[in-house]
Amino acid sequence: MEKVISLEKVAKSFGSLKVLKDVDLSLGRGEILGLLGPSGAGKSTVINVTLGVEKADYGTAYVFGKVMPNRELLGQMGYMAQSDALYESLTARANLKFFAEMRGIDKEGLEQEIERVANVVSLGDKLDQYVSGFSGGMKRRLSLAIALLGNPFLLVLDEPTVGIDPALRRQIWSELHKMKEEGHAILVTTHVMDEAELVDRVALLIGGRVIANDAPKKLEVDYGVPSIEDVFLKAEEELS
Ligand SMILES: Nc1ncnc2c1ncn2[C@@H]1O[C@H](COP(=O)(O)OP(=O)(O)OP(=O)(O)O)[C@@H](O)[C@H]1O
Repeated sequence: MEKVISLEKVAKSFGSLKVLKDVDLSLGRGEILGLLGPSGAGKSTVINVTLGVEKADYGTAYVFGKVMPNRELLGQMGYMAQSDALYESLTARANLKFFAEMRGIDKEGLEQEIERVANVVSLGDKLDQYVSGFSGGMKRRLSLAIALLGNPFLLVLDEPTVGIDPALRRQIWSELHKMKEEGHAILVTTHVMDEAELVDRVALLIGGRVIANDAPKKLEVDYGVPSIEDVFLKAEEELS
């Protein structure tokens, strides 16, 4: 399988805090990888090293075979951060336009592209409203729409469905599966354990290392438990 992301022996500390000790991780085309771990385990740090926002102390992050950080690749990635970085004083449409420009997305057809991504997150009829009046969930949806702009080959989503109601969550996951079928690569972190059942592979990040990395069903069999939530709890218990 062609690798879109490859982290090799990545270590990262903040001061004396060793967050990532030795992380190996890969993501191929047409694959959804779910990164799971307790709060503070370093999931966002894995994402930041992958995007090249943070530089690894040791080891290397490759995206599309190129060593990160690499600014040229940023346009080919759709990224949704854990906290929304939106312009509250602008409309949703103006936000989408701004970020499309930043990512170097073609101006031709941009209006249709904005409508497309807004519809995926059910914000099609809210495009001309100001973000300052949006609820938390609406802001999450707009952030996700921004990540989807230009149909990027690689999607990196940090807790994309926090504050989003179940029906829309289902719609978003169905969109992610459609993108996967089209050959996109998707890295997603989640706290929602039933979402972890929807990915192709779960990487369990505990104690600065990826301690398990396999299909959800396979992990459930290996750990002898009925759900990913139980895998998570058992893995944490075994390490404590
Ligand atoms: N830039 C930074 N400077 C100092 N400490 C940091 C920095 N970024 C992260 N950390 C610390 O590294 C640890 C891992 O943080 P990170 O955000 O990667 O975890 P996480 O698994 O994403 O957590 P959560 O699930 O709560 O979002 C935390 O203790 C955090 O305080």
